[in-house]
Amino acid sequence: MSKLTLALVAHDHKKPELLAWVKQHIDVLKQCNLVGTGTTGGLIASETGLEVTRYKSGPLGGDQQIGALIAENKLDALFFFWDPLNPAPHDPDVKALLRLCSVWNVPVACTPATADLVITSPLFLSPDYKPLKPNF
Ligand SMILES: O=C(CO)COP(=O)(O)O
Repeated sequence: MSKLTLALVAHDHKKPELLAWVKQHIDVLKQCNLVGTGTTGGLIASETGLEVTRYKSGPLGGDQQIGALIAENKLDALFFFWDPLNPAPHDPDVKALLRLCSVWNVPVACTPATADLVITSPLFLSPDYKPLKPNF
C-alpha cells in the first residue's frame, strides 16, 4: 500500500497548536510521507523526530510549492492552521492554496477540531478510499 502524502503548515501564532496536534496523532503521522513549509516543517522535525520534507517558508513561496503538489495530484491532505487574527504578507498565496484544495477535492483541515476528525476517520488510512477527482 502506498503511503499517504500529507502537508503540515501553520502560521506563527498557530505553530504551538499544530505541534501539539502532531504529537497527539504521531502514530498515524508516522505512517505517512510528510511535507511542510520551511519553518513549520523544521519545527515539527526537530520537536518530534518525524521526517518532514521542507519547502520554502510560506512568505517565500512555500504555500505555492504545496499548491503545485496539489495540481500534480501528489498530495492527499492538507493540515493548515492559518491565523484568522493576524494579516499575512502573503495572504494571496494562502488563499490560492486553500482554493486549490477545493478545485482538486483535497481534504483540508484548518483547525485542530477538524484535523482530529479527518485523521481519525476510518476512511483516512483506508486503501479503498480515494476522493473523487474532477475530470478537467
Ligand atoms: O506562512 C506559512 C503558510 O502560509 C508558513 O510558513 P512557515 O512554515 O515557513 O512559517
